[in-house]
Amino acid sequence: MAPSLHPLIDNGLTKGAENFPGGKLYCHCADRKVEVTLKGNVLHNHACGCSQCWKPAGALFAVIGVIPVDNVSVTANQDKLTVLDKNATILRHACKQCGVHLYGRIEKEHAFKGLDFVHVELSNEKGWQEPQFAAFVSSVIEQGFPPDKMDEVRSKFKSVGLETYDALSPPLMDALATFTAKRLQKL
Ligand SMILES: N[C@@H](CCC(=O)N[C@@H](CSCO)C(=O)NCC(=O)O)C(=O)O
Ligand SMILES: [Zn+2]
Ligand SMILES: [Zn+2]
Repeated sequence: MAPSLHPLIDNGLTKGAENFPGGKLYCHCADRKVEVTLKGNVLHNHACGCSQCWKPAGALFAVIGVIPVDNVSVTANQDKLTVLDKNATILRHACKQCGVHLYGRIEKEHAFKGLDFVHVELSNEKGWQEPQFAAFVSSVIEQGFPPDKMDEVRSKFKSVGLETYDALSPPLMDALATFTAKRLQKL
């Protein structure tokens, strides 16, 4: 049986809604849930196989999108949040009790500074942008996934219409490279 990639992907994608107003994300605690309110939809939503993004139990991939920081606010139980790795590029603010990542923020100079990384599956609302591609696919091997089963993983993504990459998508890689070129004054 093919491994579960992610609940939002395994049975095919559900297309997002036009002019979606946003909604609330909740951690997995039974009580005193951390609540984050998002204004509007996410962009560049994607499956991510990297070792740092939060994945639901049993899933091989995370699903993570970006949203302008000004559209993100913690609206309940902020005291339960902690930054997991203060040295990471993306500072992942996670619930100390259940471990769910509520938002990831970039504070250093970076092409994606100003965008927060969020997991829309933490919301009860329907209409979030569906995943657009799969990123860091080969990274699941670093976490112990058998390399000889990677064809199955990539075929499964293709079967739901998602392109697979071993870094980010071409537009996002171009944005990172443009940022570097500007820093080096080559552009
Ligand atoms: N093989 C590594 C790759 C990690 C990686 O570069 N992850 C990306 C994508 S995270 C969401 O798209 C990244 O930008 N990481 C910076 C950070 O996480 O702070 C691995 O698996 O760890
Ligand atoms: Zn929690
Ligand atoms: Zn990731």
